[in-house]
Amino acid sequence: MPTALTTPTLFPILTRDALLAFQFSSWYPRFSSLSIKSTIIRPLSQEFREYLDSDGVFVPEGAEDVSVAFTEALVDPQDNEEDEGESRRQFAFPDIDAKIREMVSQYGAVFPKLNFSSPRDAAWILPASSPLKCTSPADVYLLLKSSDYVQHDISPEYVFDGCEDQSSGLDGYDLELVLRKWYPVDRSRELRCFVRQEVLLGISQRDPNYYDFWNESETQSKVLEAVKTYWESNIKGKWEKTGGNYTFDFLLTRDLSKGHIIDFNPYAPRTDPVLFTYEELHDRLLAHANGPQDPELRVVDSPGHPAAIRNAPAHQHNMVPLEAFTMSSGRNVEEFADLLREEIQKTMDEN
Ligand SMILES: Nc1ncnc2c1ncn2[C@@H]1O[C@H](COP(=O)(O)OP(=O)(O)OP(=O)(O)O)[C@@H](O)[C@H]1O
Repeated sequence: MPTALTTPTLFPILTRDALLAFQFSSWYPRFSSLSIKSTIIRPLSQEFREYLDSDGVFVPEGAEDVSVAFTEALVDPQDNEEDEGESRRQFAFPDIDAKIREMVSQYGAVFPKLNFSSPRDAAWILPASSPLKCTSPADVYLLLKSSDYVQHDISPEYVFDGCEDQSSGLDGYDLELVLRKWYPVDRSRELRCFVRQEVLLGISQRDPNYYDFWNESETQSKVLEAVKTYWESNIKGKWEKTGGNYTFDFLLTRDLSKGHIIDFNPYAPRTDPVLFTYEELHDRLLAHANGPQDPELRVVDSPGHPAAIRNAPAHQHNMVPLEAFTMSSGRNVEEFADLLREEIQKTMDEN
């Protein structure tokens, strides 16, 4: 008997299995030739999880060879012991240190992330010219420890948030550390693309800043065509586990004719719809039912676009590190971050 056609809901149902399909280790083997070279360390031990979960920003023993950019921001373990009046639990991960060193020597530098998230909220720790570029185990550990986003990947409340069945805690979930080859990514060429029921609905500029080139109609048609063609030949039909519901992040080549996959994320509220709202994407899906439509490309179309304005403080934030490091001497990361926030606030007040 044919099933009755029902109007799709705003979001597809997210099962635990569907969510796990977006872990790096689940999708990368299938798409590795289309994405950035990466190595996965998995499963990480319970001790590593406890290290990430522990208070304070510090590196495990044996991983102290910190790159210059971090030196000033490091917590002195002695200071902290005195402050807290008790000794901190010691951790050591020699095998992980060795793997990080091996990948740094193979790739030149690494970009770290866990199953789903990168520590991009901690990018301010490193010079803005090379965000999240790690050249030592200590760089990797300090970024992971300084990031709230990474904490989401170890939190039982967050990992399966929004899934149909949240009763089984973190069962069936193994923590992983991903080391990707670091590239000087040009953020202006990054896109986030939204696919629902295997229909490419929308393509959004990912960086919220205004760029002239995005507002040329020739560029827009070229990019629309390039993304559609790429998606149809390389991605479409390969997400059956999620019912064809997903988003993909795409980095265009310099000539805007092709690109590389950066990441996949669930088509779910936890994934930032960037310049769309999920309601707008849903309307496009409903319209598609009346006849195929081309995806819509959205870009920041003026310097006064709300996305560009919203981004301004964060952007200023990203520009401070080098001067800020000179004033960080003798402070731990939290004190340093507080100081930095005060400086940013002052700059914003002055402007
Ligand atoms: N290998 C890399 N080298 C340098 N920069 C990178 C690399 N991979 C990603 N980036 C930059 O970091 C940003 C975040 O990367 P990614 O999407 O993997 O992290 P995420 O935490 O999953 O982000 P989101 O939650 O928005 O999906 C990218 O938009 C890109 O600018």
